[in-house]
Amino acid sequence: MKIAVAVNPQAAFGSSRGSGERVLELLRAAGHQPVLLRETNYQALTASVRQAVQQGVDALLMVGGDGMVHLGVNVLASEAVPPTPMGLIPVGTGNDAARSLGLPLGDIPAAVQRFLAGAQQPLSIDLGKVSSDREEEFFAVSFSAGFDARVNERANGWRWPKGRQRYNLAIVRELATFRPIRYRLVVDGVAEELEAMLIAVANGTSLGGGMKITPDAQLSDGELDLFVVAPMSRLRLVALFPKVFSGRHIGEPEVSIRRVRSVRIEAELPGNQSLVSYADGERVGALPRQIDLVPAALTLWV
Ligand SMILES: Nc1ncnc2c1ncn2[C@@H]1O[C@H](COP(=O)(O)OP(=O)(O)OP(=O)(O)O)[C@@H](O)[C@H]1O
Repeated sequence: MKIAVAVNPQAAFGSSRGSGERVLELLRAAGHQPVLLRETNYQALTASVRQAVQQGVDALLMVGGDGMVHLGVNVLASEAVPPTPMGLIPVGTGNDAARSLGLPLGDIPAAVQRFLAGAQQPLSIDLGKVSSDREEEFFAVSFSAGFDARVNERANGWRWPKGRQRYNLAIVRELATFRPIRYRLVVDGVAEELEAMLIAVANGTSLGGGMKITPDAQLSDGELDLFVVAPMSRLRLVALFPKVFSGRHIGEPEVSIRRVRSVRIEAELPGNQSLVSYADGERVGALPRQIDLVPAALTLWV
């Protein structure tokens, strides 16, 4: 098979350099024809992935984290390219797409095996579509706007520390000043207003590297999970937070999850401030945004 292999040398803060070559070796050893796609930045890589898919490949294999999944999804969800299955070798920091799919982390040969076996049993997954007045994009795992998006925003502005520690520190910093946010939602056509710490629309099970916000979500169930955390004290948030890694936050009175197909999210902040949103860990931009389910939008080899 002819396989386009898109590599992010900066995934996991550069610690996964060399993963691309390893994947190519393993694919060649299995008798396939991999084509390496590697560029100096995300935009250039997007263009080169689009071109490769337009010219025709049997599959697109992303080597990186959730940002790379996001790139692949946004190229493949376009009607301008031929339908092409996608695979994933998870070598990122958070790897929430891989976690949602139960892919092996930190084991490149096992992940390549899963990809090749997936060709025999393709999996069709839903995507979320995020739209504003001016643009639209797709997500595979999650969209969020609230506490966690603010944490991402902080962490992305720092050069140090690297890895998981950067996010942990950003959580502590954000916690010091964070106030509940007033949101206006339209959920499956019904308007509501509420205060919350965080709102996420999830297709997968986790965000932020294994925080299992919606542990029962499935990528292919024809639904999105609307996750809302109601206002609470800092102390209570600190007590509740560790539970999200095991999914034990479910059932706590401040946590609600609803199965939905469309949500419009708008936030009211003091002054002229706007609330930034993130999709698959990548910055999307300020609210308001409309999120719609796109059922069975992508085929995966996983
Ligand atoms: N040469 C490059 N090719 C692709 N992406 C790049 C490149 N250099 C920097 N990046 C940045 O890497 C980010 C995506 O990284 P990726 O998701 O693959 O790894 P990660 O961030 O370590 O993992 P995760 O998203 O799972 O936490 C994008 O925000 C992108 O801008």
